[in-house]
Amino acid sequence: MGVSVRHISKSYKNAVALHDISFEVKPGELFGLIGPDGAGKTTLFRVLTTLLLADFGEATVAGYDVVKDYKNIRNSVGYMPGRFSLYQDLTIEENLEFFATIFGTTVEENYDVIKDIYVQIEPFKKRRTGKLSGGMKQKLALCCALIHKPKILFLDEPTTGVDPVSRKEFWDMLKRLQQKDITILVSTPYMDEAELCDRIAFIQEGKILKVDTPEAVVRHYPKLIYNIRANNMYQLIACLNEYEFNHSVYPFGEFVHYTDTRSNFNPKELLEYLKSKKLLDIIIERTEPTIEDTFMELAK
Ligand SMILES: Nc1ncnc2c1ncn2[C@@H]1O[C@H](COP(=O)(O)OP(=O)(O)OP(=O)(O)O)[C@@H](O)[C@H]1O
Repeated sequence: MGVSVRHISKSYKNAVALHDISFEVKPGELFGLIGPDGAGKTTLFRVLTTLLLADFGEATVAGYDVVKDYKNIRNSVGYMPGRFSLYQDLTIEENLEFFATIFGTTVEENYDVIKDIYVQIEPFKKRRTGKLSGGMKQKLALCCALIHKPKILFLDEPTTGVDPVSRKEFWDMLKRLQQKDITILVSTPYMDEAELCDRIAFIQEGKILKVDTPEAVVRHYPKLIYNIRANNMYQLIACLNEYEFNHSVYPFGEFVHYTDTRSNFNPKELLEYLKSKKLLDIIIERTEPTIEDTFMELAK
């Protein structure tokens, strides 16, 4: 009961949102779609949840075709859209009952699916949704997306704008849902969340750049990366960009990440170059690639 996407393309009037996208999600997987704003994540989720028709290509969700079997898909999937989906004037309890009713079920019938999450917001069940914190809204939206016991769950940027502690809790919840045999597709612009997925697809400008496990993505990084720091980081970046052998240069936390075009790169040469540019307190040290480095390399 996975997802299969074959050569899907979709354009709006002025923009190609998806360009020949193909990938598979295996049953029971926690699959991450990782990419910046405007990459096409929402458009893809809308195609897969049958809210939008693709221009070309085919896709199946839980074995159903997104065009021919759209009614079956709507009953089999849960969708938590990025922009807020709940009714702000209804209470927690009323929102949940509303979503249960439109799927022809009751909160009691499927309570086991949402219990772990719902108990965390239940003390506030009489509170209007508009008055809840971001983390609480997110938990309620997840409960509403799960209340009809879907086989596949689509979560579009569920942690955007949520504090780090709530983000961590949210990912713990997803891991527990996965154990209930729910296949999960989650999109995020946060590279650190990619590590928590079984497999990830990088998406940029409507194209899939790579699909693999987070470990393999990092293992296949083709270059040696250096952390570089100096007294003036702005000047440092400008000098590195001017350096004739630079392959990539970008800020990364308190450092700049640098890769060189040469296979026999000697950091001492770069050190001398940076000193000649009057930079002080220069540190150049090897570091291990991260998922973000891989994305930067593929997106180049
Ligand atoms: N209804 C629309 N009409 C015209 N262009 C659109 C429409 N929806 C999205 N686009 C464009 O299609 C491209 C992909 O947008 P999409 O929302 O799918 O990306 P995204 O990765 O979900 O990003 P975001 O997080 O910003 O929503 C963007 O260039 C966007 O401007």
